Amino acid sequence: MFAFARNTITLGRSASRVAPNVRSLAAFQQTADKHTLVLVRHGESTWNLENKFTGWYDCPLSPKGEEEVVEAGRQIKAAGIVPSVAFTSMQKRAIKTLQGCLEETDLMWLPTTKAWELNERHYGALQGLDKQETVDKHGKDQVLIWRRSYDIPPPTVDKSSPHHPSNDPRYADQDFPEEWTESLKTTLERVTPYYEKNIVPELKAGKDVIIAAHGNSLRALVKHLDDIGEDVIAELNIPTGTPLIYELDDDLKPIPQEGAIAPLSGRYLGDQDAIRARIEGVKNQTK
Ligand SMILES: O=C(O)[C@@H](CO)OP(=O)(O)O
Repeated sequence: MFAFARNTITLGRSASRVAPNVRSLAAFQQTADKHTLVLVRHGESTWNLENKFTGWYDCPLSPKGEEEVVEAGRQIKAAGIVPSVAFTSMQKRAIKTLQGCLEETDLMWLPTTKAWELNERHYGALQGLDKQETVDKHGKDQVLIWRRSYDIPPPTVDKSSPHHPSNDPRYADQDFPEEWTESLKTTLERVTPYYEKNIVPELKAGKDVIIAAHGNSLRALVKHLDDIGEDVIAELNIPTGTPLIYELDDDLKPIPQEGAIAPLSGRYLGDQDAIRARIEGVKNQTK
């Protein structure tokens, strides 16, 4: 089943609020009602460009990343999507990405929440290392396990490391273990409860939501939304600066979208060949 046209859905929502004599029509349309969730991985960052493990390091967008986020905003606007509430991480590459999208859609005023739970996965002792040099030193297979296994985290950092969050004032209100790193599993264990507690109520209230976040925090979120298995999620890479549109039914289950790239049921906006090439590019950072 594919999504209904957007204006049909809008009619459905208002119809369900009006007269009892259109209740049967409203009941039908209620089943087609949907909630739009826009996910955007940040545009290319300077450390993506330098091919370094980034995690919670707060690097900016590269010049190409700045262009990607403007284009992402234009695509959201061209698709007729008008989010009414926004979420992002505590990291400037995602914050700037959100701002770029909101600027292009003339929605800079949108209520926005920044949450560390939407941060990139912390890459432990790999943060700051060149990805290809790490392959040369530890082997491709080991690095792939650190990058894409579900529950095997990279080596930890302790509080003596500048990469430990206890040394960053933006996390002063949080307690992190002495030895810190994250796998996709532990990333999911903070992304999913945050989504359920803070974002689901907005969707249920009828608001369309935009989230600008990161490759691995979004992998965790789509794993949850699409119920993707641990083996399959290992193969999933999310391209930079490319809006990924989920339409959710009234139970907030994804409605499969035409043109979606499996295993996702959301669809990417933009040139599909270019998007597939970008996905390959993320995969090939550690050849
Ligand atoms: O370095 C990182 O933080 C992430 C995203 O850029 O990399 P990877 O795709 O290797 O998980």
